[in-house]
Amino acid sequence: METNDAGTGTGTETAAGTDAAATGPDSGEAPELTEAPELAEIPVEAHILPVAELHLHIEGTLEPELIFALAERNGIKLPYADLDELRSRYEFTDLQSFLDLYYANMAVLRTEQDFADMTRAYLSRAALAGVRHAEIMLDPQAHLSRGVSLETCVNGVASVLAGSQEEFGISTLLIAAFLRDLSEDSALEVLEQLLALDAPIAGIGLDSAEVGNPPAKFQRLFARAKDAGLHRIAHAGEEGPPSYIIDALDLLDVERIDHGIRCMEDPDLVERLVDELMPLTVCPLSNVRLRAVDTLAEHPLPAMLAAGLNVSVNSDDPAYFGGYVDDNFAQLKSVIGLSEFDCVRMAANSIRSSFATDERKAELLAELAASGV
Ligand SMILES: Nc1ncnc2[nH]cnc12
Ligand SMILES: [Zn+2]
Repeated sequence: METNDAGTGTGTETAAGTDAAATGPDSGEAPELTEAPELAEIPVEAHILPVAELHLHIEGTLEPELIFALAERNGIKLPYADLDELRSRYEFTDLQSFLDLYYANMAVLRTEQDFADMTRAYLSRAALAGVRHAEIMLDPQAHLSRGVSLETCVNGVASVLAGSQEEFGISTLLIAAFLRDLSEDSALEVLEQLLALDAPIAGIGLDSAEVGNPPAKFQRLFARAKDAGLHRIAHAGEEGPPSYIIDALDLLDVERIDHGIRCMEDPDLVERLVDELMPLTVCPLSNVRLRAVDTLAEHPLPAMLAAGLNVSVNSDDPAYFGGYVDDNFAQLKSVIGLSEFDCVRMAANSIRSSFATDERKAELLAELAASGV
C-alpha cells in the first residue's frame, strides 16, 4: 500500500479531481478498524437533556485516536509522532489557525468506510450527550480537492445516517457546507454535482474563513439551493462583523445563522433577530478555543438569552474544542451559572429550530417535557 503524507490539505485550494482511485489507497474492502477509538471522558451529569444538535461539522468530530487509527489503516504517514504531539497542536489563535489543522487532518479520510467510521463514532458519543436529532455538515470541497470523490464522502456519511435512528436513537439530516474562501463557481459546480447524484442532502451551509468572504459572494449559490428546495444556513458573525449576519438574511435568505454572536454589537439587528425568531446556533466552547471570546465567563450567551434571542447550544468541532454538547452545557452551568430553566429553554429552541418533521419535533418536545427537569 502506498504511503501518503498528511499535512498538506488546505481550504484554499480549488475543488479539483473527483476520482478517489487516482490518489486513494488500494480499492476494495477496507479492513475494519482493529482498535476502536477511545471515547472522551464523559462527565457525570445529573440531567442530560434531549437536544437537537444543529451546528456540527462531521470532520470536526475526528478524535486524535481515530486520526491515528485511520492513518494506519490507509498507510498515511502523519506529521506527528504520537497522540500527545498531535494534541499539542490544539492551541488556536483564531479561526484560521484551527482551519489549517482541521483541513490537514482530513488527509486520513480516504474511503467510504473512513467516512462511515467517523460518522458512527460521532453518533455514539452524541447519543450519550443527549442528542436526539442532529443536522450534520459535511465539507465536500475539502475532500474533492484531495482527490476523494463526492460519492465517497457523501455515501460514507449518508450510509450511517440512514440507520441513525434505529442504531443510536438519533434522527439525522445531512447538510452540504461550502467553503467561503473558494469561489462561488466552485460551490455552484459542486452543488450541481450533488443534485445530479440525487445526494441525500437536506440543505446547504457556508463555512470556513469568514472575514473577507462575505455572504454577498454566494448569492447565486443560495438562490440555486432555494430553487432546488433545499434548506439554507450560513456561518455569520463568528469572527465577521454584524453586517455579515444582515447580509446572510437579506442576500442569502438563510433560515438559521451559525454562531451569530457578534449580533450583540448591533442593537437594531438584535431586535430584528428577536422579531423574526431567527435561530442562532451558538457554540460556546468553540468561541473560547478560537478566541472569538476571551473566556467562557465573558461569553455573550447570557446577554443573548436576556435579549430574547432564539439561541441553542452546539459543539461545532467537538474533537478540537474540548467537548460535545453535554460538555458545553456542563461548563456553561459551572462557569457562568447557567440555570436549568435556560438549559431547557435552549434545548426546546434547538428542537423547534431544526428541520425535522413536525411529528419528530413534537416527539422530541414531549421527551424534553418528560425529562423531569
Ligand atoms: N467554527 C467554524 N467556523 C467556520 N468554518 C468552520 N469549519 C469547521 N468549523 C468551522
Ligand atoms: Zn461551525
